Amino acid sequence: MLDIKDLNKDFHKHTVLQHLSLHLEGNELIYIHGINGSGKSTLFKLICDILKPTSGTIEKKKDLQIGALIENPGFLENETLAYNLRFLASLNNHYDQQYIEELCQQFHLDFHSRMKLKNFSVGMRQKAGIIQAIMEKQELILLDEPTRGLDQESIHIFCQIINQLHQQGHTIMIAAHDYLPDIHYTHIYHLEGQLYLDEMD
Ligand SMILES: Nc1ncnc2c1ncn2[C@@H]1O[C@H](COP(=O)(O)OP(=O)(O)OP(=O)(O)O)[C@@H](O)[C@H]1O
Repeated sequence: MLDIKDLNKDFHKHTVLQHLSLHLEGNELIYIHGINGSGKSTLFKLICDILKPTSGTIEKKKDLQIGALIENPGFLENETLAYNLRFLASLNNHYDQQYIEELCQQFHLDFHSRMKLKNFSVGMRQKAGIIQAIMEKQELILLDEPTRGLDQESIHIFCQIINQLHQQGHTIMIAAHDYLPDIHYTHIYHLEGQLYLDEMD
């Protein structure tokens, strides 16, 4: 599904990723741990083609659908949640209102609310960001610090949704400082220039 070989990324003279390789077959649930500035967002942006590698290759399965939450997702601030989600999903012709309403319900977000996105709280905005990353049932889902701003109950719901998506065959990569023990990870990596695989029990 994804094959990253000898990836290097420099910003001017600052090297962030060095000789990074990663091979995904599909249906992995991966945790990437890295300190601030280790390059978690940079790696995800490279996978999504938002950034170009300095050298190395990223090969993806043909027509791979990728859903991503990276840093602050861009929304149409003067529009409602429903408008934003419909707009984003319609870009790929993947609008499934029933599934989106289900996700909103699970996260206690009112899909039909007339509130504009600019008035959402940090946690509400984060939930909207998670929903837009998974609502098209994308094969590969990249989530950068997904639980930022979420309360304990919402984190619990998030873990359930992720485990369920994994059971359904999706491949998910979560980059975060905090390890979430309720998520049934298949692989744990530390990011320090390269990805170092952690031995799991
Ligand atoms: N567009 C850019 N131009 C210059 N430097 C950049 C750029 N984007 C990222 N960097 C640098 O690359 C390094 C990695 O940044 P990145 O945002 O990928 O880290 P991160 O692991 O996601 O950090 P955090 O945990 O704080 O979110 C940082 O030193 C950052 O300053």
